[in-house]
Amino acid sequence: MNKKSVRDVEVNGKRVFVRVDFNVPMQDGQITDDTRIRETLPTVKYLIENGAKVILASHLGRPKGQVNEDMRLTLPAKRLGELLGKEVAKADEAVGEAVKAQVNAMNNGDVLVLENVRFYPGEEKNDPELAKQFAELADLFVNDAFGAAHRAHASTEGIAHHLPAVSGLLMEKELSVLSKALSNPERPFTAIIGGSKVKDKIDVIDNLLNIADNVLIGGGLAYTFFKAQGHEIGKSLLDDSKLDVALGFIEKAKKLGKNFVLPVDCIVADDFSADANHKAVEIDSIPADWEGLDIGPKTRAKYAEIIKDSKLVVWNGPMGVFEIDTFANGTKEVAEACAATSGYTIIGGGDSAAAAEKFNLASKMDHISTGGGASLEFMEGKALPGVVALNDK
Ligand SMILES: Nc1ncnc2c1ncn2[C@@H]1O[C@H](COP(=O)(O)OP(=O)(O)OP(=O)(O)O)[C@@H](O)[C@H]1O
Ligand SMILES: O=C(O)[C@H](O)COP(=O)(O)O
Repeated sequence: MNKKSVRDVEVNGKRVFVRVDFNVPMQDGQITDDTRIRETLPTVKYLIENGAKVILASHLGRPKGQVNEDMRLTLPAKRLGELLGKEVAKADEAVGEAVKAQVNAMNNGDVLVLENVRFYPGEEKNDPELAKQFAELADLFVNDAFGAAHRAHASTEGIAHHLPAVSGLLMEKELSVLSKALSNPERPFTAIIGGSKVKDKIDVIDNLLNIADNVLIGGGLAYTFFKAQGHEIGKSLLDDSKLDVALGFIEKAKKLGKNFVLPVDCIVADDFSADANHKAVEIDSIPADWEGLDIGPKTRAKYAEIIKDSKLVVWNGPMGVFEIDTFANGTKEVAEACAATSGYTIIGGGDSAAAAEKFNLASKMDHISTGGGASLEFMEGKALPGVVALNDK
């Protein structure tokens, strides 16, 4: 990488603003997967050991510029303290006089976690004023938030224009693994795309069709394709604005001779709950008042076969609502196939990583990326603003 890293600069005695991605999945007030926090430990420990004052900033969820009590960084900060075995202070805000006072009171090696940067409307607008306020807290900016590197926000991009700006160790590792795998991919190269954020993901399929041999679709995304093909999808997830795009991908795959694979069956339920009535149906038989919440058994077997024959597998987004056991089998079987293949496996996305953990298969994957959207945009060949803004070597 041609960007400076935290190892290239002096950190001793410096106030270091470290942007991390502590956007961890939570359920019932508990962190369900702390991978993203654990993965920042090398950078945080490096800074502590080298005498920096470590100021951590992150977003959590999408609070839309307002304070949201469920999206405070209190729990991630607490978890970080447990993992470090050290006291970690938590600020109630991310900028302002109270935070400045807290920073001024820090000793070398101390760690302070700021409040959710997305509680401020200026964060996502990349407001230079907010970026300046962040910068005033520190002498150096370290970006270790690979998961948010595709966002040009005040704490990921704007701040880099006001301070010396370098990458953290996680950022460095992610960029190195992904570029090595994708610059000259081993083939067959299979991309598996699932999850629920249709808008965020449907577009990246376009480029995956250019670079991968097989593109397998699952999760909530699939139903927009079924609808575009004229099928009844009942109450399943749908992005109405992407129907033409979806049809376009099917055409494009044909033209390029790529294997673009949609589920052939799915698990439908009469309610979004663990005790809902549910059954496996072919995709042309989804009842009008039911919803599709997982890929079906025929699809699972088909996907597992393709994955096992692949030399490189990149997977982003669960195949179904894996948080509920009844709808977890599709994600589980895809995870098992990824674990069993001799090909190189890269998992991207907070929820896909959480799924690999849940099924105790994380250690069998070659690389679990902390970036969902970020790893997808990287695969699209897009420049990541949070990386571009860092100082060159
Ligand atoms: N058929 C479906 N209907 C509704 N929700 C679904 C369906 N399939 C999967 N999901 C949900 O999708 C969510 C994950 O989607 P998401 O797009 O956020 O993936 P991700 O891997 O976390 O990627 P990222 O890191 O980009 O957020 C899970 O909470 C899962 O329950
Ligand atoms: O979960 C992610 O992919 C990152 O934390 C970025 O979150 P965002 O999609 O809300 O910007």
